Amino acid sequence: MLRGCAGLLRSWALRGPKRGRSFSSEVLHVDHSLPNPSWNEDMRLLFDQFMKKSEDGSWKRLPSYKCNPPERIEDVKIFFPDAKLLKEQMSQAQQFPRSLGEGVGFEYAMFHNHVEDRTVCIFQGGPHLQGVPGFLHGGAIATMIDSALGMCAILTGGIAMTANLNINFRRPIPLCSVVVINCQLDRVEGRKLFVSCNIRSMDEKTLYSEATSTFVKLDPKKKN
Ligand SMILES: CCCCCCCCCC(=O)SCCNC(=O)CCNC(=O)[C@H](O)C(C)(C)COP(=O)(O)OP(=O)(O)OC[C@H]1O[C@@H](n2cnc3c(N)ncnc32)[C@H](O)[C@@H]1OP(=O)(O)O
Repeated sequence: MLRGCAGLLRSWALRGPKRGRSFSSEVLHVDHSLPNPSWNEDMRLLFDQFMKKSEDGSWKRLPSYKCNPPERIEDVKIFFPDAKLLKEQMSQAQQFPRSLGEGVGFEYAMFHNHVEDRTVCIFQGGPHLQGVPGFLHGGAIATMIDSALGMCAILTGGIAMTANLNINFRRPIPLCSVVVINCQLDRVEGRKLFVSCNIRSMDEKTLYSEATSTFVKLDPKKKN
């Protein structure tokens, strides 16, 4: 069962949702990991570089949508049989990092290398993510780290949740700048996936943050 879910999830993460479903097509089919007018020159440059790396198939761009497709919700329900996923609330639910308007919040695109178990996220943090004036809020940085590490873990192990996340904030990240989050699956022990990352400037000279994490694969035999 877990294997099947992992396969479904990987297929969704790598290729996007099946078309032709009765879900709102705007919500399902707008891929937010493609360039939009709010992306600055650096973001576009990095995106083009990774698209080039993707040409030989070693890296894959991960599509990204505001909402989960119905089949994804069903995948997760297996692990939470008692959870009250109310229809009305679920119809309004959005992925947190995609819930802010274009350009003001999290602008990002992720690429995954399946052979190396690496995920790279290029991230432009918009003006509504401010903490200390002129710089990104630590919670916004943590959100993006959790999402990128999560993607790296899930693409390897299937449905997993963050159990532990440790972040060292080394330098403040300027608002509206573009940074690169480099994630790496370090090891797998049973249901535990150990994933780490660093955040660097485009020229790689500045180390902004480092993080280590433990993701735990959900066990369908356990009632959550
Ligand atoms: C579009 C797609 C986007 C994808 C990216 C999204 C990324 C976002 C990910 C998240 O933010 S998830 C939300 C935040 N996380 C949570 O809400 C998780 C809440 N915690 C839980 O639900 C459970 O604690 C958890 C599922 C993580 C583990 O519960 P289990 O009952 O399945 O684990 P169990 O207690 O059996 O422990 C299994 C192993 O994990 C270890 N473990 C459990 N909790 C741990 C912990 N907190 N830290 C370190 N290790 C832990 C535990 O020691 C054990 O190791 P061993 O196998 O060696 O004995």
